[in-house]
Amino acid sequence: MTKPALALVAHDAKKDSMVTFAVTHERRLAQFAIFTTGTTGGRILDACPTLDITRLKSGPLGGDQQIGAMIAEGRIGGLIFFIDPLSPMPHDVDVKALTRLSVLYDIPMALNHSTAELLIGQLA
Ligand SMILES: O=C(CO)COP(=O)(O)O
Repeated sequence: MTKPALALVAHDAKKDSMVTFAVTHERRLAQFAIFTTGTTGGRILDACPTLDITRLKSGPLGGDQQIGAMIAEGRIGGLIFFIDPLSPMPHDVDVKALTRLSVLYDIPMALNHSTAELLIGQLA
């Protein structure tokens, strides 16, 4: 049986928080085919090497766009994206596009840690 697909993304200031989330929910996350942006996936894999993680490009190099395209194709069932609301980003438009597509295609989306805690219990 194919596993449902879940996207995990975190901005630099939120990567420690994402690693904590992944370690805490490692058993739940093992039920998913996980797609991440490049650096986020590397950090999660360092902490949870057995998870099924496909790393796409780094966010500023198009990784958010790749995940957005997968959402548009119906290939991603949920997005957990720990956004840094305090730092300017060169790829801010990509971040906006990704969250817009998640709304457009009505996939479950968590943009901070506390919402992700609620969501993972429902998705897994
Ligand atoms: O910038 C990002 C999301 O917008 C995340 O990209 P990285 O995981 O490659 O740092």
